[in-house]
Amino acid sequence: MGNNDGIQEEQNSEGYMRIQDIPALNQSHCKMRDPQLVERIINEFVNGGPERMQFVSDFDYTITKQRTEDNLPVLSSFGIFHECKSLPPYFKEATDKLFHKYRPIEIDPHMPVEEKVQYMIEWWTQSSKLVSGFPFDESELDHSASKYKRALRDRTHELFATLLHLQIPVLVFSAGLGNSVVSVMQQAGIMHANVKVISNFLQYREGLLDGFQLPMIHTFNKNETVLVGSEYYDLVHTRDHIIVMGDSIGDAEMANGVPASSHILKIGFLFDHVEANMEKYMNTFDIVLVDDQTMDVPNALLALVEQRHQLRHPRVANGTSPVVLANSAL
Ligand SMILES: C[n+]1cn([C@@H]2O[C@H](COP(=O)(O)OP(=O)(O)O)[C@@H](O)[C@H]2O)c2nc(N)[nH]c(=O)c21
Ligand SMILES: [Mg+2]
Repeated sequence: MGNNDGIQEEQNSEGYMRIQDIPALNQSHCKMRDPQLVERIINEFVNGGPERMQFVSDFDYTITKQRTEDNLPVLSSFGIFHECKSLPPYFKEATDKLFHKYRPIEIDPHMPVEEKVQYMIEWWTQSSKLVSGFPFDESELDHSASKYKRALRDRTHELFATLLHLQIPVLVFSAGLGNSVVSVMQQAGIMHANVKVISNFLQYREGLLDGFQLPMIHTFNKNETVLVGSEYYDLVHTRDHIIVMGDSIGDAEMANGVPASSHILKIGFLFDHVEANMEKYMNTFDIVLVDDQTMDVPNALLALVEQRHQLRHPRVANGTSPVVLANSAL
């Protein structure tokens, strides 16, 4: 009987997954425009296995929380840098001035994106110039970042551990400051070997800051087109099952540049002005999570992929998976 039971269990689990059988997707704050489409994509991901998957996530307010239990503010990656005490006195005022000029353009609902791009290049270029000509000790940034590792969404460690275990490449995209992103992730213990951060990193010349390294990552080129020709692109371009996570409408575009035949599941975290934004988020993301400060939904989806994977590739005696994927390019 024991053996037959096992076969029965395997046949059931090889069957079609229903949304109603996935508790995380049945929570009242979990909204879907087209649940049947989500169901189909999940089944494709589960059947395709981890070898076909890649994970793409925004950093600020996606990996970090939008709201913490103690209501302490969560700084953005630029904000973490701006907290550093050794920045010159003119710095804060000058960056604030740029923010007040360009931020309204970035979020202007009427201006076409092509027009905005020029302004964004101007903004990031001027910001890069301000980050030039003075010494900077990155341990100061680490100190500032250490306060924000507590601000990761609940169960972020589990998410990154599963992604590592399944050898799914993870791309963390940020149009902010990469040094802050990496510092927070390292200090939180989630900067694993399968994680790549694409962002703006500080550059130095003769011991002084010299702006951001190229290519510049701004709001409207924050997508996989910037990867073309890179080692990371070679690693992921055949991985056509993609989970994308973000908190801003533009984050849904992060997988632009992947082959058109790819299947993409977009998860959006909505917190600010829920009612006013709901329609736009529902039209943009496949799953909208309203004031959800956890990684429970992506964890639930990966658990399904992992379960099926384990049935197909039972662990060998020493507990390691027999499937080894090369990820040295990460
Ligand atoms: C050049 N620049 C851009 N930003 C903002 O930083 C954001 C970083 O972009 P993101 O990483 O896509 O952002 P998100 O996760 O916070 O949505 C952009 O959307 C800009 O509004 C900036 N913010 C600050 N504080 N200082 C800057 O110099 C600066
Ligand atoms: Mg964000």
